[in-house]
Amino acid sequence: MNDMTLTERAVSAQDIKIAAKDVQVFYGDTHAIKDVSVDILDKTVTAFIGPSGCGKSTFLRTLNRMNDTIDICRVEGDILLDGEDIYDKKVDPVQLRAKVGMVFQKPNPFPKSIYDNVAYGPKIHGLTRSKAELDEVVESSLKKAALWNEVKDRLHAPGTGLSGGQQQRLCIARAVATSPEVLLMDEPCSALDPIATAQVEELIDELRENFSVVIVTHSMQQAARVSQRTAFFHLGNLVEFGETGQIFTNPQDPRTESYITGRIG
Ligand SMILES: Nc1ncnc2c1ncn2[C@@H]1O[C@H](COP(=O)(O)OP(=O)(O)OP(=O)(O)O)[C@@H](O)[C@H]1O
Repeated sequence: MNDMTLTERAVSAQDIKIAAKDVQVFYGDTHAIKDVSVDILDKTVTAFIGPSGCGKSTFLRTLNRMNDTIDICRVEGDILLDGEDIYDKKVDPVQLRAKVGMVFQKPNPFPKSIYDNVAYGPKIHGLTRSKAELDEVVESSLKKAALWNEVKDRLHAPGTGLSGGQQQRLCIARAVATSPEVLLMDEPCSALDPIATAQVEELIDELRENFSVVIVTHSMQQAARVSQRTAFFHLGNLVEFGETGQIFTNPQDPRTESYITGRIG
């Protein structure tokens, strides 16, 4: 073993943001996620791919306890954020979701102004002490979401009046406003046209400088463009997980190969 390998190992061990171990998810009697273990690295985009119904969204939702909102859903196993069990009774799911933010498939701005959409999270979590500070958070979040220039002159107009792509970037601004450490994105571009998709993809690449990003996508091209690591799910199992380039060019499992070559899914 050479020194380089040791250094690389030390760095990657240190950079694990979320460690999921032996995770099972059930909806009543349906076993939707079967014994999945993955490490989500910090400042990295991780893509979850796989055929429809394989459990990508279900697994994504375990990472910030969004599944808690589904009565029949039961999660087993360990999910550690910076080494802390997010399912521990002490953990407040609302606080957790400020740290592990989420952007959904369909842009879902609140029926409020552009400003209030972004200010909402910092306000309820008491993250700012004055109006001036809140203004700064709103501006910097809209800048991070690459939306500021388009909306700076109409911050008090309704968020729902923006185009679909702008609304999705507003939802990203809303998610980043609470300074999350992880951003979960569930098919964030599926309702967007190619131009808005390209903008959001560029944004994901920029967000990686500050956050760990996990994205569920049906588009293998998108996974290849935006992610550094890819997990392939099939029938509730994690079949293969590794460097995106390797998964797409040299998959180790025949099921991964069939999926990426279009034979299943
Ligand atoms: N709220 C729910 N209640 C009951 N079963 C559910 C629920 N949500 C998902 N499931 C089931 O869990 C399994 C995994 O679904 P999930 O939506 O996680 O898959 P997916 O890979 O994200 O699919 P898609 O790509 O179509 O969005 C499926 O069998 C689905 O029917």
